[in-house]
Amino acid sequence: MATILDGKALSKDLKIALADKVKESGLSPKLAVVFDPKNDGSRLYVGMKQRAAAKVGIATEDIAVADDVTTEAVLKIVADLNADPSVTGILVQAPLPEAVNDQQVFSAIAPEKDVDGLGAFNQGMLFGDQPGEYAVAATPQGVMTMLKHYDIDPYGKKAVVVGRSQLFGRPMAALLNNANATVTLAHRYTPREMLLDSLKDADIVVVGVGIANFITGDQIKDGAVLVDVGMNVVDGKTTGDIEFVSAEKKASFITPVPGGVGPMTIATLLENTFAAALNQEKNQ
Ligand SMILES: Nc1nc(=O)c2c([nH]1)NC[C@@H]1CN(c3ccc(C(=O)N[C@@H](CCC(=O)O)C(=O)O)cc3)C=[N+]21
Repeated sequence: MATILDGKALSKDLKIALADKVKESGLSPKLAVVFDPKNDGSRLYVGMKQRAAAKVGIATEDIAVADDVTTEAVLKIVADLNADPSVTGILVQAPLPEAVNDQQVFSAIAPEKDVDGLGAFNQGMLFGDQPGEYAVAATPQGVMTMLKHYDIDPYGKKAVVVGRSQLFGRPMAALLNNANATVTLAHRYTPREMLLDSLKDADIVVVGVGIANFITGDQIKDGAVLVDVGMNVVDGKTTGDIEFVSAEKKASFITPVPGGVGPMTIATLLENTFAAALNQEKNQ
């Protein structure tokens, strides 16, 4: 029987501690969120972020973009937010409408306001494991915080990351690599047999591909740590990418969905937003 990695409980504690820090700082952090209101997921997560931010004393400004918005128009929005001293953090919720090049937009965010760490500068800092203060994407950073909280040290471990998105897999692999795990980064073109082979002796498995039951208990090593970044709706119920019942019997630790990585993502985004506001104050 596995220990549950309780992201919901941990995120609550983190947000309570953060609210105190925001209060003590006397700062007024403000997070601008650029999003596509026609995307159901985006609307849902933006609402969750808004409420969580308000609770810790972080103001938000939501900027909905039109269906037919162009990359140029979004770049202009970002430029204005970069120049606005009242805005201390900028989050561009992916995906924006089809015509928009999300990565180009991420990289246009001033690095000190890029609280999701998705721009080229902050990604480069992470990739190079550079010293200094910079934001790392909230989902993988939240996973690292959760591992640390449960005393799971990636040092010397074999980690398999499944999924190589900008938001999750790429930064996740970099973080685990920086934490001295030996990392395999699998993705949609990894042959099935190759993936199953990697999973067999993986100590840590982190998966985010958006396919329910993608990983099952029989595929993993006894005592593995399983982190589920997937979000799928099956028969009206939110489930992850890991078949929980079979996996939980073999794992030493496992995240539930919901209540695992999701709440950690939000708490981490808020922590990054406060850290950015502090840095901007320091560097003034
Ligand atoms: N630039 C950018 N950064 C993101 O971090 C980002 C993004 N774009 N685009 C969309 C995804 C999705 N995302 C989630 C955040 C919280 C939950 C969350 O808290 N979920 C809850 C509730 C789930 C439910 O019941 O529906 C849970 O897992 O317990 C889920 C998903 C952040 N994303």
